[in-house]
Amino acid sequence: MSRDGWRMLSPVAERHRREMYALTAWSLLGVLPVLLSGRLMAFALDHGFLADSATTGFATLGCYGAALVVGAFAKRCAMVPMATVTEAARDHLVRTTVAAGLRRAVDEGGAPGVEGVSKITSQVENVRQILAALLMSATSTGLAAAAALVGVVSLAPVVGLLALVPTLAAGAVVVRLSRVWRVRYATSLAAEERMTEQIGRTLGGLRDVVACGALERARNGADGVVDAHAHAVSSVAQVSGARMAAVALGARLPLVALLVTAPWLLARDALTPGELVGAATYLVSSLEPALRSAVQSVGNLALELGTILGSLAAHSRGSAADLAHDVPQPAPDDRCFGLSLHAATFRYGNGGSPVLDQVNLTIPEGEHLAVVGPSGTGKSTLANIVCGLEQPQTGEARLSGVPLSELDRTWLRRSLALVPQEAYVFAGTVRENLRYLAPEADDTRLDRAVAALGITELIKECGGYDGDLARPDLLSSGQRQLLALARVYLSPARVVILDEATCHLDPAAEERVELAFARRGGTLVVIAHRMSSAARARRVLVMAGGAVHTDTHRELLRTSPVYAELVGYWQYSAVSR
Ligand SMILES: Nc1ncnc2c1ncn2[C@@H]1O[C@H](COP(=O)(O)OP(=O)(O)OP(=O)(O)O)[C@@H](O)[C@H]1O
Repeated sequence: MSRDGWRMLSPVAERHRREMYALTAWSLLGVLPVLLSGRLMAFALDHGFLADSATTGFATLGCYGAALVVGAFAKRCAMVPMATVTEAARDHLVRTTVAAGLRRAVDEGGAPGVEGVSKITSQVENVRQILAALLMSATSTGLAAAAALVGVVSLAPVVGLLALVPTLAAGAVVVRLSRVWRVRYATSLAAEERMTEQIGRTLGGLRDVVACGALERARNGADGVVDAHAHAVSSVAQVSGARMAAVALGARLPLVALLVTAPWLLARDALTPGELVGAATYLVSSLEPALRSAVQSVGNLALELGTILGSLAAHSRGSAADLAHDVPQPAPDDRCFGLSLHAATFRYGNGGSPVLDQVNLTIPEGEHLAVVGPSGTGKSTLANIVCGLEQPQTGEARLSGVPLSELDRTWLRRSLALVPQEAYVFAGTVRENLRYLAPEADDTRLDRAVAALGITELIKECGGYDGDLARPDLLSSGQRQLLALARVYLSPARVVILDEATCHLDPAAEERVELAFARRGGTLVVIAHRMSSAARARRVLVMAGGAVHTDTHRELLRTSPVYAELVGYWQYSAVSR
């Protein structure tokens, strides 16, 4: 069993030591018939039936019958501690893994993930059943094999030697092959997961795949993972076959050796006929089945148990507490979602002049900031840097005081949304498109978002929430922008950056959208397409020549020639239109 698996179960074994001892004791008594079988058989023959004393023979067989009854009783008694241990293991695993899942849900601020929890509890249920079967068969087969070997050695040491050598050799080969098997089995599981994931993803996006004419590419991708899985499974089968061959040889060779040497041993009185039959009884009826069972059922059960426990251990390890340890998260009292740049310098390529030059900037939570500047001054670059899509060469961007590069990517993507100019609407229903970032949103929430953004008519035109957007390219650029904006409006993002995301909307629709986002709560940064966006914002950031200057619209008109010029040009062009 893997170290992770053992770590999951060891607290149970320690807490239930008494039951473990009781289980071992009853199991030892349970193999009493195996230990006695060959000896009693030898005695019944040598001193009973072959010595003209049928009474002694039958009496000895009677003793064997009594040993069978005792063994059966002991096996029944072993069930009680075994059940106690497995039930305790089940409770312990459920408590550990479900608590980890709930803790993670609480820390990540999401739902407890009922599906995940039920999947885990069903895995735990599997562990309970496998553990019960494993405890029973491991004790019975392991002890039975040992009892058979002890019996044969004590009955006829020379036969014991004949049995021991091939058995130990086969055991060593099986152990070696089992290691290879475990590695290949883990590889095949990983290949299976990759295959399921890839094919699931392809099927999920089938309409997009067809729409983009990417069927051939998708098929090639699927073929690759299926082939890899088939190869992995067949390599597991090869090792399984080799292992079974080793077991068969290890189990049969002692008997072959006994039969080959029997005439010679009998002739030299090294073995009596009764001892020959007794030794054969040990080898045929106990050792061989025990070895087969040890490899086939115990080996497979242990492997299965180890795999499931490894997955449960990974789940528990991935709890929020551990994540918080590995990936810096903002301290709870610092979760203000404030953005900041600290002496950030960024340039494209090596020799170019910097787009941002030693920029310091603070965008507190709840800010409504418009970013303006002449074309090509770096507004989109700034947006990419505060989102973590680009990293400054010197200095850094932070969210809630933590450098973006150190934050958990999933958490960052959920908390911060960048809406680009080119809106993406995928083939699917309107509801699927709107709920993409908020799968839990019900129709009431959708209604509220649609009303806030003023897109009720658009949704009706698309056939309502169930309307099928089979050809998103037939929507206008503005309609696509509105749907993409509604999707982000519904998302859990606390910081929204609109990078000219309303450039295809008319001024009235743009105003409605910006005001809706400003009222939505959280931080709003608008890379302004029109200067009217700046006039609406609480603060305006002017970019020019790699530097930034932030103030209110009114103050900037007075103090910033660049801003005054931009506004003047905009007013002039608006009048002349
Ligand atoms: N991927 C890139 N590789 C090289 N240079 C780039 C890249 N992206 C942008 N630039 C350059 O960086 C500068 C800033 O570009 P950016 O797109 O950030 O400006 P902008 O202010 O958003 O422009 P606009 O208002 O026209 O959208 C420009 O000179 C641009 O040519």
